[in-house]
Amino acid sequence: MLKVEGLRAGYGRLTALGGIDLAVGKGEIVFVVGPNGAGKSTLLKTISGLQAPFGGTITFNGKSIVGRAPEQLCREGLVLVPEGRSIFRTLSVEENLALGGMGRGDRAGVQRDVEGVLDTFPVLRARYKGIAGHLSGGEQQQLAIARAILQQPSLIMIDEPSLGLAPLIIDQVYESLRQLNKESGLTLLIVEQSTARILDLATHIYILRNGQVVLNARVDEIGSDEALEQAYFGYTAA
Ligand SMILES: Nc1ncnc2c1ncn2[C@@H]1O[C@H](COP(=O)(O)OP(=O)(O)OP(=O)(O)O)[C@@H](O)[C@H]1O
Repeated sequence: MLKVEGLRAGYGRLTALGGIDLAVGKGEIVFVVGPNGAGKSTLLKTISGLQAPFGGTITFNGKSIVGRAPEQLCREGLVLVPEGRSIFRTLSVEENLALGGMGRGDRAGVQRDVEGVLDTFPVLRARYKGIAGHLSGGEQQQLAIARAILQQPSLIMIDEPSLGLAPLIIDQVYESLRQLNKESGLTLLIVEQSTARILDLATHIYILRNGQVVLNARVDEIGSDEALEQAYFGYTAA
């Protein structure tokens, strides 16, 4: 579905991605994990058209998408939930969700999908008329994902969904993502700093370090949290 080959990107003279190969198949849940500054956000920003690459190719459903505007990619089903959640804090949950469905002609379809995301994220139903800025961090993260779902993505990219959340809340967010994948066949590309809790959800994991892929493996090839941690920190067991 999504294929990235030899992707190089950065800022001025700084190379943040030094030639990345990555593939996401339909229905997969792919995680890209790596420490601060590894290039994870740059990767998502470049794929989603927010930033021009230095070189390499990006294809989505077989077509090159380099140079496409983010809103165009969004219409084609490739949607980014950026780091920091980017919800409209002064608007209500209802209004934030309505903005997610804006641009779609089918009002009945939007209403049906709003009901769908409220089923997936019950906490948003409880806070539907409330101001988004008053939600907790976990609730805001769920709202950001719900709003993205209303844009009818076939592939959704999420930058650090667990950032700043308590472990129990991370479990809830991950469970919702699992449900969306299972029930709607939504394909997911998720970026995280930590490897904690991802083995249960992921189908494929990439580890990024200093702008390079240092591990590219299916979850069944990795096996355990310990093996994943060893690969992440770059050492092998004695
Ligand atoms: N706007 C920018 N201008 C200049 N350099 C940047 C900019 N954004 C990121 N960088 C640099 O690019 C490199 C990769 O950053 P990036 O944000 O992609 O990493 P990351 O893995 O997402 O880290 P984090 O988890 O901190 O977001 C780092 O060296 C960072 O300092």
